[in-house]
Amino acid sequence: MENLVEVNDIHFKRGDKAIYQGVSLVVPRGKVTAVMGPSGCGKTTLLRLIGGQLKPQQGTINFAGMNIPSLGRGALYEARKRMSMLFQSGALFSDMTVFDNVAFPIREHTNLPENIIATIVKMKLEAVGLRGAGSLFPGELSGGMARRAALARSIALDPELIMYDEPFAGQDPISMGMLVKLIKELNHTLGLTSIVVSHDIHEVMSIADHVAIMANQRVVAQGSPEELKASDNPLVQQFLNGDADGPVPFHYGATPYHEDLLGGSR
Ligand SMILES: Nc1ncnc2c1ncn2[C@@H]1O[C@H](COP(=O)(O)OP(=O)(O)OP(=O)(O)O)[C@@H](O)[C@H]1O
Repeated sequence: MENLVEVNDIHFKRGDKAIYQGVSLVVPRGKVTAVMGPSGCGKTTLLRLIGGQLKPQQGTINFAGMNIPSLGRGALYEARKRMSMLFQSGALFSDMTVFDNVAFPIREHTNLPENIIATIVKMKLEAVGLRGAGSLFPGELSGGMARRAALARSIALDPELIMYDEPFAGQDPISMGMLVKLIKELNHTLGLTSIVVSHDIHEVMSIADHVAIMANQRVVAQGSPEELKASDNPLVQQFLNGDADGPVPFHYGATPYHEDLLGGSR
């Protein structure tokens, strides 16, 4: 199968508020897919739907031939072992060394002997350039190193899919450049499929093979970075060029201003 994930016509509400009204997108296998869009459009929600932490009211989410929303608990648990999610806050356990942080999921989910675990941990740390930092505690790491250590932990069990939520947020340009390169390299050397949610348009466009742009409760465009740059969709252009004015309004939906001011309600 060409796509590892296929999201088809998802409708999702929180209370009365429609977050998605027909979201569809594909995540090609072996590639880096970027998901971008204005703040609050539902990018993190998408990752949680794919991971099965949230359930849509309508639509299908196909992951490796399984429809995630219809899986029972046991099957979902098995499917989740094949995915990994790296949140911005992807906190390391502060009372454990970097080595033990990376070993943690392996010890939890397998019965492998310690010498094999040590080999796997060293390989994962080597992959993120931190093999020399195994004995350090998270408090002794820079922000960029901590994120790389969290990345090593998230690939400890060799997932097929890795989902990054804002992996570059709060990083200085050097560390950001390193993470960008690392995400791309890991995807190719480990044969992963990656989804990267990010506001850092230039960074993410530089490593993405496939890009989906969300707005107005939908995916408004998807394709290669070149295809999107050439798109004549004004929403796509507003977003890629960072224009304040365009089809995405600056104001969050509200009652008319004069009514609000004169009406006296809060
Ligand atoms: N736990 C929650 N309960 C109710 N509404 C929520 C909850 N979490 C998120 N939302 C709403 O769902 C919408 C999508 O949120 P989400 O975090 O997915 O957006 P996002 O695109 O990732 O935003 P950002 O880029 O700012 O991180 C927002 O309108 C948000 O207010």
